[in-house]
Amino acid sequence: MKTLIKNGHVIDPATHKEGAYDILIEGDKIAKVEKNIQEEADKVIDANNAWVVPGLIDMHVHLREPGFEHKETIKTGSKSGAKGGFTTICTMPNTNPIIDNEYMVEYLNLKASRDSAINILPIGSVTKGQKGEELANIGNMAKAGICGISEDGHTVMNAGIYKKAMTYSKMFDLIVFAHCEDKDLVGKGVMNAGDKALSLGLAGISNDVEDVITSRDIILARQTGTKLHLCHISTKGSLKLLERAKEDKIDVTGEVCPHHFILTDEDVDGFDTNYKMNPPLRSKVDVEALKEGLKKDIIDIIATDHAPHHYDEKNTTFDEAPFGIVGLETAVPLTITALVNKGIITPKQMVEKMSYNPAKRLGLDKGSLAEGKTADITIINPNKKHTIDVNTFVSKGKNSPFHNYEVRGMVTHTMVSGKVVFES
Ligand SMILES: NC(=O)N[C@@H](CC(=O)O)C(=O)O
Ligand SMILES: [Zn+2]
Repeated sequence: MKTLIKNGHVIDPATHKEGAYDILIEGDKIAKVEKNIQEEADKVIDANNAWVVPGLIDMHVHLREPGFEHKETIKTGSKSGAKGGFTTICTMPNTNPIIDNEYMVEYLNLKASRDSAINILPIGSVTKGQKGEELANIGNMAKAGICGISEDGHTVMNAGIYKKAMTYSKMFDLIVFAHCEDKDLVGKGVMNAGDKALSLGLAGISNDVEDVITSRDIILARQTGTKLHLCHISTKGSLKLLERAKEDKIDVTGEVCPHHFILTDEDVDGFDTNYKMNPPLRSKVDVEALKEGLKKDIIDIIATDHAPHHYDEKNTTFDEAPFGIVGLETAVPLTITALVNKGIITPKQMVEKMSYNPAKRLGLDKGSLAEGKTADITIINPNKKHTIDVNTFVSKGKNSPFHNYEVRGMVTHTMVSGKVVFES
């Protein structure tokens, strides 16, 4: 099987190619990247006016299977990923049961091989049942193929246990995905602490809730030498800590989610629980700092923290609703609209943060359009104007604050191992 992608604008940070190239795919591999390829192919894709980029990689996704299939399954979540342009996603272990042993990892891998057209890399939990008390079977999970460990949704408050987990993670060359939230400081907070929370009569989550644990985790990463990845950074303080850690040559990377670089706590509508997520939407000062961090490449990665919840669960008071919003199908248009089109990052930086850097961080032979590489490719029409409509999502989750948002940029094709898995 030969597929030819014609007339596209290739953006490939790995090979420093940026410009008009055709790509020939033979079987599951990229065979040629050249100007004006004149070769017969079984399928020709016209990528005129579109970006052709290495398949996008999302390092932070919740798929909810097993245990919460009414929110999302591997099937619906992976379809949502494909529609959003993602060819690889890392999935968080806060399912039921929790992914805390090798048998659960094997179950996920088997289910993914049956139900998913995109690559799924499971993340194991740090402690058994994410209870923060006893270490999970990290070594056995590593052998079963996890890409890292995370207590996402919680923080392991016992620094002794966490340090031990980091030591193991270093031994097995895993990444520690850190959800930084001090359990004692957060109290009953449901949105950013500030004037808006006061006016809505809602309990606040202050920046120190995040910054205290970010700083602890960086100190422990320096001690243990583990690869630390800071999930969903939302504060200026965490950004500064990340910058300083990089200057100190500590092995740390950081991700930011689109909602955290677009919305502020001023946007929170107290009657709309789609504005409730963890970490919360922060102040304008924080959002400006995050944008600056993205521009200066202090922040390496854009991830979605796709966290689907059922309508009935979200359809309650702001206090009672679960934290989380979906993101797989909106990440590309939101990033183009809010960052690229505003001149904050270049298209190349976008590809770095959504493909090349995640691949590098995960140690994957992906994130590149070099000849001979596996043909994981995303095609994006950056100019396509549209209005986000949650009813068009293939994800089971419709919980997004971006419903009715005017955006530009649409994924037209997603290809995994040479096979088109999504086409608009
Ligand atoms: N991000 C969220 O708001 N929710 C996540 C868990 C988490 O990361 O806190 C979820 O699993 O729903
Ligand atoms: Zn989290």
